Amino acid sequence: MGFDSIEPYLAWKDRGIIILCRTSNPGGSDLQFVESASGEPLYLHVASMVAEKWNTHGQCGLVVGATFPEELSKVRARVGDAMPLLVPGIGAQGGDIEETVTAGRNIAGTGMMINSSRAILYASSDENWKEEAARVARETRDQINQARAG
Ligand SMILES: O=c1ccn([C@@H]2O[C@H](COP(=O)(O)O)[C@@H](O)[C@H]2O)c(=O)[nH]1
Repeated sequence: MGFDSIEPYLAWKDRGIIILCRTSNPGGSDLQFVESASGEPLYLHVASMVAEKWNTHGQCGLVVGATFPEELSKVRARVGDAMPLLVPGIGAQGGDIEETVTAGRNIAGTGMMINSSRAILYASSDENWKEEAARVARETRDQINQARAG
């Protein structure tokens, strides 16, 4: 929605905001691949604008879907190592954890909040649902850390 919609939140210097950049759903391409005035796709224009103009106090992060590792890699290259990326799309949406980590990590091997919801919440509909949710959550965490180490 533009800068005026995030500016009020930036007044809290100890808080952050996360802006949609390249969403994980296929239909996101309808908008985010549209060519911007600079000739590049809108999602990269958003990444540049946030990194260069809006992030003056290091309060901004971007949503970039795990289902698009190529774009994730381009966004990381564009915004540098310091900006956190919120990355939905592994688990139920089928994004590959290793590709996601390789594409989106920063130089320190960090810089991403990789989200998985349904794959954990609905790991089981039996009586053991709590244990299964915990098992899948740990398994997901371990797969992410294994990919970071690789
Ligand atoms: O690009 C986006 C932005 C937000 N979401 C949200 O993340 C979770 C993902 O849930 P899963 O069950 O792991 O698919 C969900 O709340 C989405 O609304 C996203 O998926 N993609």
